[in-house]
Amino acid sequence: MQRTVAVLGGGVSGLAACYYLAKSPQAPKIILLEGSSRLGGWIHSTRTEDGAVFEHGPRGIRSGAMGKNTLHLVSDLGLEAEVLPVPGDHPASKNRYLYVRGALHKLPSGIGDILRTVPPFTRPLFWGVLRDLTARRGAQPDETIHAFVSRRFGQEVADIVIDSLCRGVFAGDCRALSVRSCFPALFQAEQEYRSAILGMALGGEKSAPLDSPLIYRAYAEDWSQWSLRSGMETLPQALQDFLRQRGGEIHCDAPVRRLERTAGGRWKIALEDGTVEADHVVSAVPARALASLLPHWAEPLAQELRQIQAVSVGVVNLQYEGAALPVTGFGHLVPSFEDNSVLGIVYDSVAFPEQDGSGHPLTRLTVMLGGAWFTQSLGDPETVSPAELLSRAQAAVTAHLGLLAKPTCTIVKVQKACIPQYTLGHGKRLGAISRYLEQAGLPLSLVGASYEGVSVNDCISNSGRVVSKLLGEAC
Ligand SMILES: Cc1cc2nc3c(=O)[nH]c(=O)nc-3n(C[C@H](O)[C@H](O)[C@H](O)COP(=O)(O)OP(=O)(O)OC[C@H]3O[C@@H](n4cnc5c(N)ncnc54)[C@H](O)[C@@H]3O)c2cc1C
Ligand SMILES: C=Cc1c2[nH]c(c1C)Cc1[nH]c(c(CCC(=O)O)c1C)Cc1[nH]c(c(C)c1CCC(=O)O)Cc1[nH]c(c(C)c1C=C)C2
Repeated sequence: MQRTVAVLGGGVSGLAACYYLAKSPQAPKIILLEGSSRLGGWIHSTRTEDGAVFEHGPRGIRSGAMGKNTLHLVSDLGLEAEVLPVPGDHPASKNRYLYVRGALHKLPSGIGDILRTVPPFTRPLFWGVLRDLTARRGAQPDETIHAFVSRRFGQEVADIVIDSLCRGVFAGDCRALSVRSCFPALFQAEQEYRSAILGMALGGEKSAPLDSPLIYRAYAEDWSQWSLRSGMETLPQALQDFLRQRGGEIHCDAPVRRLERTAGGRWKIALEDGTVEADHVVSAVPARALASLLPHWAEPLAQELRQIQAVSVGVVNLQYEGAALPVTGFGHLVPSFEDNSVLGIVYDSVAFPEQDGSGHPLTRLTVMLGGAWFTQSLGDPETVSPAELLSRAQAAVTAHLGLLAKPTCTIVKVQKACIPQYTLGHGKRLGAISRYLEQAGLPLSLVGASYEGVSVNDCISNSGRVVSKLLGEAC
């Protein structure tokens, strides 16, 4: 009899798991259970009547070796014509800024910027490079990102560059996040080559085979990132269409309430209005959500899952008449010592002007607020007023970019618990989780941003890896 796999959660991880299951020659029966009324999870785009696109989650997917899987999937779904690339020589690829001590500073890029003292730094970054090349290998099994970078490159690099970078990827605090889990390539580079710079240069990302015209183009044009013309949400929509065509069952508004085992060793999945049985469950819901679904006898597993927490981000989309930014680039980040409530501002119109809509010049910006500092700087994410977030965002745009005009369109979202935090000990937690699953022989696989990478690329490639393992072993 055909086996049944239930996938819990219809964000990009759950949808990608369904895609890989459906592609397999031994495809099982697939049931996707999504708690909300729409698929895509944090991938969420608004398309206005005049053609502008506003992203409330990811807006660009990184190209390069890690992104190869995603481009492959995009080609397979027939979305090539939708891709909006950002080539390597584009200002949005070359220019990123920091807002420090009341001014914007371009992040150093060429060798000249490293040899000279460039603000906001008090001495040439070359000293940091020299320190990394000569420092001893660390002996700790894990370390915070801040401690690792201070030790290898000096405190100024950690306080300004790395503090900002962690806010711009994890919306998190580099003094709490684990280097081993957040930047495994950096951690490995030190272990293998003693120097993080040498290791990244010599070990680096392996160049991927150019096995589709889209991947070939991405390499030839040196894309830094790409988006989709009508917004990133086109991707989950195409995955949903693909799954339907392959006969997968999709249930929205179907929050899973409880997981139990039947006497025959199957899963009994309790929904609000009934139950579903499956031979295997792929969980693509956040770790804490899964913890609340598990049977009482799986408490040791639930305890580990509960420790993987996530932070909230206020995402404020703003549109202005005219094109009046003082600098051109991807956007700017704000280190926590400058203003912990504003994480950074993305200049969406620079990277993707095609999404501005209407014929006349416009500027679209996204201000990101809060993250690990949400409660202390903005209050409870459950009760914070959208008007307060809008006012903070507009004040930041005026102070940082000098825009005084009133925005012509605004959208405010409070994205609650949206980015998981891989804090110190995350790797140990993952070890305990996989040992439990193995020893208990549970037909349960875990995918999603809670575990091994928060980017869309990571989510898709981890779903592919987990599904291959599952089909190879069990289904
Ligand atoms: C503001 C923001 C900006 C980002 N920017 C980028 C970027 O530029 N580039 C990039 O690569 N990544 C970016 N990311 C990260 C990336 O978008 C996410 O990590 C990724 O989309 C997570 O996907 P997921 O499927 O693992 O989880 P989710 O999207 O959280 O999906 C989980 C799904 O499970 C459902 N669910 C929860 N509980 C239940 C239940 N009990 N029963 C059934 N369903 C349930 C939820 O409704 C949800 O649909 C960004 C994220 C955010 C929030
Ligand atoms: C200001 C807050 C945020 C901005 N983007 C995100 C937050 C929290 C979320 C985010 N951004 C990226 C990823 C994926 C990581 C990946 O490995 O692909 C996520 C989850 C991409 C990214 N954004 C910045 C960097 C350095 C990266 C890593 C990949 C890359 O090098 O492109 C910097 C950055 N993010 C934001 C701004 C304003 C900014 C820099 C100017 C917004």
